[in-house]
Amino acid sequence: MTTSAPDTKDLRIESVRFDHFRNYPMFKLDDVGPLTVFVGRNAIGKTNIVEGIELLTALSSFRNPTARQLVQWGNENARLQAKFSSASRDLDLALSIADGKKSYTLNGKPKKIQTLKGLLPAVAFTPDDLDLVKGSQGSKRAALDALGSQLSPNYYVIRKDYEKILQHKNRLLKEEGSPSYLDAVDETLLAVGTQLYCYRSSLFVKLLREIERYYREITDGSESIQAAYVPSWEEHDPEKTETFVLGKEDALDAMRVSLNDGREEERRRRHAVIGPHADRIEFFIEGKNARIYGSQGQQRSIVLSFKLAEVALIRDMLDQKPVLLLDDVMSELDEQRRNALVGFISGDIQTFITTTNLQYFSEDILAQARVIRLGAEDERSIKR
Ligand SMILES: Nc1ncnc2c1ncn2[C@@H]1O[C@H](COP(=O)(O)OP(=O)(O)OP(=O)(O)O)[C@@H](O)[C@H]1O
Repeated sequence: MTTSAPDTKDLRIESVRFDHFRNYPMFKLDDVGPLTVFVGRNAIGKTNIVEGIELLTALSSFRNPTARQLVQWGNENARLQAKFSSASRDLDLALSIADGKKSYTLNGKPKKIQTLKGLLPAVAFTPDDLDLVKGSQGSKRAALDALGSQLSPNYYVIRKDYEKILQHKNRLLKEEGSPSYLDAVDETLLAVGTQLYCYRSSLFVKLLREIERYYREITDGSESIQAAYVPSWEEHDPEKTETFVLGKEDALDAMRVSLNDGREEERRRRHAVIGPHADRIEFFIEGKNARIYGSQGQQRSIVLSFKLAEVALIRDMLDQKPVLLLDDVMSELDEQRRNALVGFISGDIQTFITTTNLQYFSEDILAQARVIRLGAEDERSIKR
């Protein structure tokens, strides 16, 4: 008789504690359940809680702060800590911020961030994400890279390496460095850049399959979504839905040709124009570019589908459910989209929500939630 393997992966947050983090001298939350709603007025510290939990799960912050910005003003150090547990293990993850540097420990032992990526991942959904479709290409690439970095430590390392090489190249271009040295830097950029392109474009294809599924659900099958991933070396026609997914060798060749052809232009413009930092992503509804033609509602449905797809992909690829962090997005969604999100929350994904107003939540949801009133005189949690 075979016995099923112990459930080692299904980690959940048991507790969190922040010391001297953002506006909190100390913040503590124990016995964390499946759904926690933080309610409070503007600037009370709701987003800071979401950010703190994201730093302990995704191991990054959607605000992209420096380490020093995370430390409470007037203090030198901050510490964030979480206890995670599953049926078979208990883990203690801590983030210390000192001298402008972040360092993580797991069960008291120092760990490199790449060894912790994907341990207990997170999907954060904030009002800034609502501009994803019509926002900058950079924010779309960043959203994919943040997801990829949680799914694979290699993705995380390659992206970091690429950033460093790109910065170096841009510095050389600005200072009009020697052409032979620039050529040498281009060789490294080519190797690492091709890898990043391959990781990102194949992640995009997988994510798109899930996005299509959720978009159909949200729109009751009345509309279909398409997308385009266009590498920097291809002509970008915003009216075309073509996605370029090349193997490593082909991508390497294409990028090499493009770097050679673009060398003069890069020197003239004094910054790097070829590489995955310049790849473009577009979404389409019924074949029409949603950035250009989509209504606000359609654009928001795409973003919502994107976020739900992230959750699904993490769950499938890592066999670990992510934590869902919803920062003040309920007020930004209309009823149909709010209901789609709520349907998802009622599932088995551990979720944290912030809001200024509980009226955006149905009695049903509130009945399942632990509601924490921030800044109330008797700061208490109410179990309904
Ligand atoms: N390093 C820091 N030290 C102390 N306070 C900080 C620090 N960083 C940010 N804050 C303060 O934290 C407060 C709360 O910010 P937060 O973004 O969490 O508010 P919020 O409750 O989400 O507000 P809103 O509903 O308006 O989005 C702000 O007043 C901000 O000035």
